[in-house]
Amino acid sequence: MTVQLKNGFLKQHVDNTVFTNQPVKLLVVNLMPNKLETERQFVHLFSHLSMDVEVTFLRMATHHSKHTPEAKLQQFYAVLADIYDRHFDGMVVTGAPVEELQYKQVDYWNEFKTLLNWRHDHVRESIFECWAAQAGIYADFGINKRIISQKLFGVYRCRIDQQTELTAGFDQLSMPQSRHTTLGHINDPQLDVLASDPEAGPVVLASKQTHSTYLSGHPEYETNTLFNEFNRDREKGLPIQLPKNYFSASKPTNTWQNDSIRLYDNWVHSLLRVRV
Ligand SMILES: CC(=O)SCCNC(=O)CCNC(=O)[C@H](O)C(C)(C)COP(=O)(O)OP(=O)(O)OC[C@H]1O[C@@H](n2cnc3c(N)ncnc32)[C@H](O)[C@@H]1OP(=O)(O)O
Ligand SMILES: N[C@@H](CCO)C(=O)O
Repeated sequence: MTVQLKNGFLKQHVDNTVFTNQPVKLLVVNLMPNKLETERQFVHLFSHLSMDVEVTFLRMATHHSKHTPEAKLQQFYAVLADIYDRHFDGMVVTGAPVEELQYKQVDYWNEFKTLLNWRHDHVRESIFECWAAQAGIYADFGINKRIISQKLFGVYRCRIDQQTELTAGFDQLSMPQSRHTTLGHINDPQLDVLASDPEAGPVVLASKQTHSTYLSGHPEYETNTLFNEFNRDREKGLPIQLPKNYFSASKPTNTWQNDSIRLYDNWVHSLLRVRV
């Protein structure tokens, strides 16, 4: 369906057609350094959903980017102060390459916690991905992440642990993972593990109390994203192994896109139920 961008670097390239019916209003908090690529991935994913979507992109005001000129960020992105009095059907918070830092070392950590408090009165449902999922679980439940000896890197096909509105239609669920940290066993009655994998751990978690879903991976990743990250890390001399369950006939193969579309489609439909 249609994706209308209210801002973001991509807005200048995407025709903003008029909607046929009321769109789902999403706030996408882009923590990734490769902001344009990340925008493109989410817009591509949202364009496959069965609902019209209106997207507002947000950045962290307290983070000063090394790789993106501040003037461009100010021109194309909103900060929390700009949208503080607005309301959204959903909020998506992207991953960030900072999982090996302690939360207090992340320069926007206090602003991140402010955002989480703000969401309770301004957002119906939220999705947190990768680092943001671990950070959200830590802020919401006090459950900390732990560093793993080798980067969890590849496509993991998870079992469904709980059938809910979000996991409807899934027998298993594939999701790209790219992280140096993980969550251990979850034992909080307010936090449900909906899908998991023996190696990746909890992959889809949800809480009715926080109106939030926490995804340990990156459903939005394009076919070549993991391969690009592999080549980047190898060129930087970082310890990295080829992504698991990712190549077919020596080519990157996208086995997760349909699952990602179904997962996010289930989520946006749940926003409408909450809206009425
Ligand atoms: C097994 C163990 O005990 S861990 C041992 C090895 N691991 C570590 O030492 C962890 C600490 N280091 C790291 O994680 C990484 O070096 C980082 C993330 C700190 C820096 O990453 P680098 O690849 O050097 O690149 P760089 O410094 O340009 O940061 C890349 C992006 O990471 C994010 N980032 C980096 N540092 C921070 C920070 N302190 N706060 C918030 N975001 C940050 C930003 O998005 C940044 O890009 P941007 O400024 O354009 O938005
Ligand atoms: N893990 C990603 C960052 C966001 O998870 C990377 O290696 O760039």
